[in-house]
Amino acid sequence: MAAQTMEQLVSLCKRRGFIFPGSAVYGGLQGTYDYGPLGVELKNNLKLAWWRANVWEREDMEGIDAAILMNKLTWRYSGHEETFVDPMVDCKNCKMRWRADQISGKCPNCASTELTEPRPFNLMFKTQIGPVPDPESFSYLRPETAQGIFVNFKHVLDSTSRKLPFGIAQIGKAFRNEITPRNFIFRVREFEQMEIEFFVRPGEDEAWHKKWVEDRINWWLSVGLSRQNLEPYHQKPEELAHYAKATVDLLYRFPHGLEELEGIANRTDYDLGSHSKDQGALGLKARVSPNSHSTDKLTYFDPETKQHVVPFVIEPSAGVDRGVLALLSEAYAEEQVKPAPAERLKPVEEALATFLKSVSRNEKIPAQAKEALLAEGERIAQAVGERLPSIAGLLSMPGAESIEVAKKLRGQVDPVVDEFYRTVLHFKPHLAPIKVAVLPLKKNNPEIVSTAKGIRRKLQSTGSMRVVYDDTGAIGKLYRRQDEIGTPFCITVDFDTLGEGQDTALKNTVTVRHRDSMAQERVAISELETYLREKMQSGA
Ligand SMILES: Nc1ncnc2c1ncn2[C@@H]1O[C@H](COP(=O)(O)OP(=O)(O)OP(=O)(O)O)[C@@H](O)[C@H]1O
Repeated sequence: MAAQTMEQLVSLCKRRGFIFPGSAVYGGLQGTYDYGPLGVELKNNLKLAWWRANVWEREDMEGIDAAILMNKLTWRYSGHEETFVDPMVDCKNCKMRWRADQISGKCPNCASTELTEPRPFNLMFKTQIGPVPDPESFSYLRPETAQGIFVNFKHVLDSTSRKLPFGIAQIGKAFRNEITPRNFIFRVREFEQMEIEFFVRPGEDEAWHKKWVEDRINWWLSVGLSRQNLEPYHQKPEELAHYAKATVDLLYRFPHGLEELEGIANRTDYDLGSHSKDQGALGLKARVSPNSHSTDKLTYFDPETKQHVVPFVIEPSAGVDRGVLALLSEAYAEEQVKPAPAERLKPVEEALATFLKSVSRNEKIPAQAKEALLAEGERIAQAVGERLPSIAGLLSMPGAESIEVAKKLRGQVDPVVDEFYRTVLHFKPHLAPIKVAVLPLKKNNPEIVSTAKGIRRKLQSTGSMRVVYDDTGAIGKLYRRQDEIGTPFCITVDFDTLGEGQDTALKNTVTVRHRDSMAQERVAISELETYLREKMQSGA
């Protein structure tokens, strides 16, 4: 099961500390989000998995980390100053601005069809460089990481003696002044990319492009996305960017629809050619603007043919934030631990109906928020038995806090959820923000507590996983909480561990509980590290 609605994810992310709206205490800043304690771990794990697979485990790749600020000439010759634009329209009625290619002739805010003609809007953020307000002293925040790789092509080649084919990988921030940021972290103004520029001999580009599409699909599967939610889309000739010979978009079935997660383009010799001097002598296949500023030829000397060539580029370019959203969505499940009897569900159904009635009558909730609340409420009401845990998300949506009966609904829901349901994130263990939670059965027993803390310290000292200690609730509640944040293993220290239980043979053993199956096993403390490492490697 995956997330059905974005609200489920937004609510969980805020509630448990994955992702928060940016600058919230000042009313927010549209198109920005902050990663919280668990979000930063998840994001780092995703980036590390990508770096491992694409840099460490390959023999044909190097990594770099280039500056975000670049000489503004980079953006002239890359083509971004001229062509990195989206078509923008204004609604003449409510004055909202939209991307013309994302709406169907009608303002999504007020439904007016009175729109201006589309006009180009450049998505780059301009910024002043240096203390003197001279009109020429500006540059842009990079809208992609790729250009930092192209301008370093010669540096990497000369410092590593690489032979074609080889690639350069980079992970870093990118900024786009999106006209309509939306869908949580799917379209934002500040985000991260994981990009590879893979340099090949002209003529070998098509085979490498095909190979990269397969590799990238396989990698997304290896981090847990399912094949039925991932669709390669071959761009039609009229859809291709001006520099691209072919592009395959990997689309993912996000809660809001099937949309781009990664693009894999065959960019020909456009990029290296564009940033080179003496372009006329290079035999370029791509059409580039004349470059009168570059100080170097970005070519490769082929030792076999004894000729200088401009390599073709295959570019797999993925969004980190869209990756995080896909992982969350794929991993999310609301599960019934045991069936809730009808007499326990009935009061919840009634409280939900009262809540929705109260929402629809409330005039203070803005129209859009009200519509979203009612839609989500109706979805839950259609099958309360299955969707009960979603009510927590419903109650944290904008507008819900102003409804008085919300408290009553929460009071009805919480005990039923605690007893019969769980929300769980089925992350692959290597992506889970926390790998192991060590829990004391009794937090007021000093020996149990010190044993549990000792186990945490020992496991943490291996340096290979994040391990936490948690004693802030009863054991059942602690298991649910760890399920909800995707912790694959919980370790419980109890009286048997101390040798004070009925079976003294269990001394120095602990209970290991598995998130997905909820199965429990008894494992010797001395074997925990090996046991967990093996389970983690096998993805269990
Ligand atoms: N505004 C954004 N917010 C989050 N991620 C983004 C954004 N723009 C691009 N990305 C990510 O960077 C990747 C490569 O960028 P690219 O320029 O190919 O995107 P794009 O085709 O402009 O995306 P879209 O058509 O959705 O605007 C995308 O596949 C996406 O994962």
